[in-house]
Amino acid sequence: MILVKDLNFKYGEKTILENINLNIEKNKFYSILGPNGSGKTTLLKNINKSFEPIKDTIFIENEDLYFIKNKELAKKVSWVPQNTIIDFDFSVMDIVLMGRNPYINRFSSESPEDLKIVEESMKITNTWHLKNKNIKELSGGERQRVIIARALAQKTDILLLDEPTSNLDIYHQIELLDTIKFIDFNMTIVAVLHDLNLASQYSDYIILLKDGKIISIGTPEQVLTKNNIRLAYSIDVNIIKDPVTLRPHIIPISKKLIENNFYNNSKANSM
Ligand SMILES: Nc1ncnc2c1ncn2[C@@H]1O[C@H](COP(=O)(O)OP(=O)(O)OP(=O)(O)O)[C@@H](O)[C@H]1O
Repeated sequence: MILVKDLNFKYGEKTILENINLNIEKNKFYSILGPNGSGKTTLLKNINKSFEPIKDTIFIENEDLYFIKNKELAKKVSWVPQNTIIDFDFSVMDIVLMGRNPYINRFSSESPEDLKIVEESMKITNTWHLKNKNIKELSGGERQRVIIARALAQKTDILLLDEPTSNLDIYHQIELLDTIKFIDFNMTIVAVLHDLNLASQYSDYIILLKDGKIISIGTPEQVLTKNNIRLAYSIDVNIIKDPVTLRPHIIPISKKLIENNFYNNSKANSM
């Protein structure tokens, strides 16, 4: 679905991505993990053509990204950026309708089919009741769902999301990831996440980045090991098997708390 061959990327003189090779399979859920600044967003932005691509490096459905026109790409790949700020007086409906732009001719307006798709996308993301509200009046979580509705209205086979759960409480994190995971089984999802346990639960595959390089890629069991996590994040963790999902569940260890005898003291205090 997405093939990346030896991708290298620099901002000015600074190398951000080095020798990235990926073969993203159709209809799977991929998470990209890695510490702050490791290049996760930059990788997604290379795939969505935010930067001028280099020939023969990134392929979307077997087509070289270099040759794909932006309007055509918008029918193949939708994109939910980090913390979208919309500073105009658009209604929620207007925002979601923008997802239909790649299909609407410059001189025509939206068709009943476009409106039907918009309604469906809003119902799936539980935003239909917000349709007449001004986008500026929404909470961070509601706005995030609207941006996802816009991406769904684009009707693409690939959905890229950059930290989609970052503004959300735990209920809405699960609700959002459930929505994405079960939207449509024919969608390939690539999401940057920070929460290792959510990534573990929802991903078919995880890509772990450190300093612009892939240090591990595979199933959650293959990637979320003590060694890989130490290598990526420089912390020690305990890993248990989640009793329900049977996926790895990561518990970070604070050496400071242990060194300062915090747990023994709190036990003593509770007696
Ligand atoms: N527009 C830019 N110009 C110059 N350097 C940039 C730019 N955007 C990002 N960088 C740098 O590129 C590196 C990778 O950034 P990127 O946003 O891809 O990391 P990330 O893994 O997504 O980080 P985070 O988890 O903090 O969101 C960082 O060192 C960052 O400072």
